[in-house]
Amino acid sequence: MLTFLKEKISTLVKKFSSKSHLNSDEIDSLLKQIRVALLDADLSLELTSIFVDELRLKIEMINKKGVVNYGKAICDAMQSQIVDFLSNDLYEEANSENNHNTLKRILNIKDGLNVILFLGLQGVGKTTTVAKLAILLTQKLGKKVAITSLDETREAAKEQLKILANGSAVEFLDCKDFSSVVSKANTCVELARARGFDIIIMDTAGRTDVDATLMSEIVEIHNTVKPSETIFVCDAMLGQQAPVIGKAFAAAVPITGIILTRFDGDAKGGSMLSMKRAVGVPIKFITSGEKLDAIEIFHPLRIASRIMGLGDIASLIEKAADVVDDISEEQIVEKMKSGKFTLIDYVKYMKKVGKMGGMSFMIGLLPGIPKIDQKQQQELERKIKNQIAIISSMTEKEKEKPSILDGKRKMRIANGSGTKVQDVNSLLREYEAIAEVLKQMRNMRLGDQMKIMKNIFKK
Ligand SMILES: Nc1nc2c(ncn2[C@@H]2O[C@H](COP(=O)(O)OP(=O)(O)OP(=O)(O)O)[C@@H](O)[C@H]2O)c(=O)[nH]1
Repeated sequence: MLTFLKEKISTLVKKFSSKSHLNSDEIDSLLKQIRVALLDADLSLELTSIFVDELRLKIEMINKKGVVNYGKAICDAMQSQIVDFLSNDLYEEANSENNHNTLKRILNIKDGLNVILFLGLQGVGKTTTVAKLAILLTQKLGKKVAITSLDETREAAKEQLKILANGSAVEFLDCKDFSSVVSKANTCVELARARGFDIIIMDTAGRTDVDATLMSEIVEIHNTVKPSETIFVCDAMLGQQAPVIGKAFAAAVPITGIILTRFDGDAKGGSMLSMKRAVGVPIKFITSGEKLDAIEIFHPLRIASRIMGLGDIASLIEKAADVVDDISEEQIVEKMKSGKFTLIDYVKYMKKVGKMGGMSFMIGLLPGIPKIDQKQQQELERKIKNQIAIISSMTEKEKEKPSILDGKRKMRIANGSGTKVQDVNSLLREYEAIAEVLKQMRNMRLGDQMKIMKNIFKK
């Protein structure tokens, strides 16, 4: 989803940040081009003007203060303006703590029963997202989570939730109360409390449009269950409609957060940029696919980095930790940072790449990598398959200590994997380059890690 914005914004900022100073005509020209890019990305005229005016103030401040590295200051101003549009205080620490604490904090999880109410229009991915979030909370926080449906108009919605919960640690609560939706909501909460659940996520009926019946039902449910979190689920593909619908829901009930779905689609980014300013609450999660693990915390700084073409190493490391199931998140981050990321870890990581949404998704997280076409992606995937075959043909000792690989061993490995000695050498070169970077990244701040990765992938 970020491709459109990334292509426009990163090119523009790169062009202007190479200057040693911008005079007022050049500032006007930069801002004019940013305005066009934002409007093209489906940001409303009003929000585009606010964005550009605030950015102008930031750039004028840089000119007034005078800075040593002017280009970097312009780049930082743009990044900070994007973050300002996406973020609030909630996220200030989100880049420096682990997902466990961030999750608890952004969903305001307390002891006792936490009630999370989901709202949104029909077909935006609400029901699937209820299940995704519930599974995430059981896996990451170890909480006892129940889900339930308050959609009395569609029996299928209940069945859908039941099926989604099946096979996970999440329980579908079937609350037998047929008097009214509001009474049923209350019965569900009481049942969840009596059964000792930590969290109940309640799905409400979606409608094709914001109508009075929908709103009054939601207001009544909200007043009855008094949720600790009221989440508005919105489809990123709705473009300029997204903030309009969000505002309508926020006028009826106090929304506390937004989940943006279909982040994997080709929406241009305007919906994402608008939500915080239009609805008054931040995006807390994004979903990027139909699979139940396709949900992640929305990190404004990381997203801004991706738009600026700086990549998102932190998300990449977290993804790697998520998919390498026999190594914990802490262990893999430690291995990467200490440079002890061996060929064994590398192959485990590569074998799971498919789970991460494929190579193109991974590459989107990496800094300085231009978008690749389908042919290049297939070529890359073929290369990774070869690399996995090569590593699988090594002995455990060779995987632990690749420096012992002499010509004879390399020939044996090439024959065993159906590749050539050049392929073995090329894998070792790449592995050594990555291991070196990871060693250098030790104790570095995220921004510096990104710079290093950027240089490596430029080579
Ligand atoms: N590509 C993609 N598809 C998604 C995503 N989230 C949900 N979907 C799909 O969107 C379709 C609709 O999802 P639902 O969860 O049924 O939507 P809903 O808002 O609950 O719809 P109603 O129950 O009709 O109100 C399903 O096919 C989902 O698998 C996403 O992030 N990306």
